[in-house]
Amino acid sequence: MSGSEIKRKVYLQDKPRHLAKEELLQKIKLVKEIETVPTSDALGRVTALPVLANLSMPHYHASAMDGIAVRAEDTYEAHEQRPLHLKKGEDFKYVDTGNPIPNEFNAVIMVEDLQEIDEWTIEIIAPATPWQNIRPVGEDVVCGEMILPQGHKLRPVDLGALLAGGVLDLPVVRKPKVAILPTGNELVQPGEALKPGNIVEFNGKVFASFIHEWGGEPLLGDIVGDNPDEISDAIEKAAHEADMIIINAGSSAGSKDYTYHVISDLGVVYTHGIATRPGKPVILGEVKGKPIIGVPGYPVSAYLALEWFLRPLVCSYQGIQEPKRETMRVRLGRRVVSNMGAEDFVRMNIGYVNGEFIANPLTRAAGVTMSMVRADGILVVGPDSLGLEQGEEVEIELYKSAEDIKKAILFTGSHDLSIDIISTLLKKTDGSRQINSSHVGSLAGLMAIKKGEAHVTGIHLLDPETGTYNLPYVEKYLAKEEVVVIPFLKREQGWIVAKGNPLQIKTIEDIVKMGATYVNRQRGAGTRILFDSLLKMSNFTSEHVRGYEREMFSHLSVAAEIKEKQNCVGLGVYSAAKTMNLDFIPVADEDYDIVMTKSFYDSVSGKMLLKIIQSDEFIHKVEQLGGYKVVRNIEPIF
Ligand SMILES: Nc1nc2c(c(=O)[nH]1)N[C@H]1C(S)=C(S)[C@@H](COP(=O)(O)OP(=O)(O)OC[C@H]3O[C@@H](n4cnc5c(N)ncnc54)[C@H](O)[C@@H]3O)O[C@H]1N2
Ligand code: MOO
Repeated sequence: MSGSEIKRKVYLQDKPRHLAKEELLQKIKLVKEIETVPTSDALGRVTALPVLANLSMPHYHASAMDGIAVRAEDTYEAHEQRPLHLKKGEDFKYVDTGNPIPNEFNAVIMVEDLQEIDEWTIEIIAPATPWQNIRPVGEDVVCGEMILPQGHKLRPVDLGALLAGGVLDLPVVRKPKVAILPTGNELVQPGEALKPGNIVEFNGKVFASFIHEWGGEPLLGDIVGDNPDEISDAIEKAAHEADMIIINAGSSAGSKDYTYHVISDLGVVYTHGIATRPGKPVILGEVKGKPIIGVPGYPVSAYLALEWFLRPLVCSYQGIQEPKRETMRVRLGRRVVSNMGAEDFVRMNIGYVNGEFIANPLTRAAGVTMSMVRADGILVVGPDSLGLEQGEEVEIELYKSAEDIKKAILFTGSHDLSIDIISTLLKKTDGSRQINSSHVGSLAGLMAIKKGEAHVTGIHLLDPETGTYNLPYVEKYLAKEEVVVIPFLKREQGWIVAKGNPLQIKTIEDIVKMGATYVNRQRGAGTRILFDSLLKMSNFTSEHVRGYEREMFSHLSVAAEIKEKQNCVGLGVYSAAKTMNLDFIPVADEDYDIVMTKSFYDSVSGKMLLKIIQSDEFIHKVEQLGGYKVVRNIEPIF
């Protein structure tokens, strides 16, 4: 079979996710194997049979305290008014915690309750009861008793009980082997030199790590080329070696998406396409009795699909329940739109602002891995919903602990490299606190404070009328809010251009005359407002500026775009130009200030943040970036 003979299948099913999963679990007959492993290596493994104790623990009557072993009957007369004397060797013997109790005795009196009269005599003033302070044989584990049932995932404490009960090795379920086949001509291994069009193969490592975490044994294979014969060979080999197979990418409708055809040639496809966004082009099938899951290439879709379909198989093989995540009820800070007929999985940020948990959607793009890194949880919007309104209460599955979420500082506003430095120093000061920053621009940052979605924002907004920065905007947009403005940085803005400034750009006139492509910022960004006011002062309008319509969301993404293309220019901070090894022509000095809610200003985190931005370490690190002057001895403006 060659690639050209393969027909393109351009329609996918819309099967409900739960039906697809139930069908898969029901069709596939997993053949479990058992192996014996040393108890000391068995952490995280699942018992394949009930495990019985080989020994009793303790296996002799043991003293539970330091003191003397006595016959309880000999002590009944002892009383405060009638102290009783006991003779060493005859009436008692000294014992320490854990010592065997000599046969003739049946109780232990603690050393604290004894009065030593001489080397041979002690006095007691209270009787002992039979078996007091003695750990009888089998107090912990009795020989022959079941220590653990079948299907139990072993924890550190379980290993202790097993070893105490004389179990040195035990039968566990063999870890299900999961073959991972990354496919795609464009893939290269991490670390290899990248040509345009190359994609670093990282999904495989993520899958392997998930499989490991769920108790399976990942077998991460080499990259398989986009060629049906190669894919077919790789799947056959995997079906021979592994219990389950994951094949990544090529699941959709592209000209090189062969996965569906190859699986249906080698075995059977149960599902191609589920009613979810993202994750739709999943393939579920069977080859030579082994389940095979074709997961979409986009990382977010892939990780979700793995959790929906592989994890149940791995758990079912081991005979354990699928773990469930904690959930939290939160209020939506923004509207979440959704498609009828499909479940939407929306990655969410959650913040604890002004005494309540507020959640906001992160990007919906399935190729943005950082959204999974940043997400605090995931919101599932059902197939019958057209979306959820701002302010609605919803339940979110958590990726992080509620405690961590509560302690996170939400920084929403204009991006500045100094925020990353604050982040690092904050972690160093208190490992439990962190900054969750989202770069939305200055105006959107002020709005986030107003809507109670953020604790802190960073802004640099020039008021063209007064020629001053920031305060006029705070007064206009946050007039009714209790906020504190912290004068923070003076920073240099300038033209970011290719090395050597090939178009010799110094002014807007040069940009227009040389026909350079301008890399713009999003509406509401301080840099955009600065550019627009420069534009107004020149005799040009936005129509004269090529590229004006396209928007970037940070200084660094502007610089990254210019790095790619010689004829581009953007406005941004010096440090971004320096990071990307580009040239920089200064245009203006601006004030980048911090605005925070009064309640955050008064909080422990707020005080910590203020201390950090006044520290010598912080000031030194920021000024080293170049183009910055940190304001010293801050006077907050209320
Ligand atoms: N005409 C249509 N086009 C697409 C559809 C559709 O229904 N009709 N579905 C879209 C959806 S939704 C998804 S998801 C993707 C799935 O694409 P494939 O599974 O065919 O994957 P590729 O196109 O080969 O790769 C897509 C993308 O994924 C990343 N990738 C792939 N492999 C890896 C890897 N091993 N490590 C890291 N990243 C990987 C990479 O960015 C690829 O560009 O199709 C849409 N198109
Ligand atoms: O599965 Mo695709 O992920 O909807 O982007």
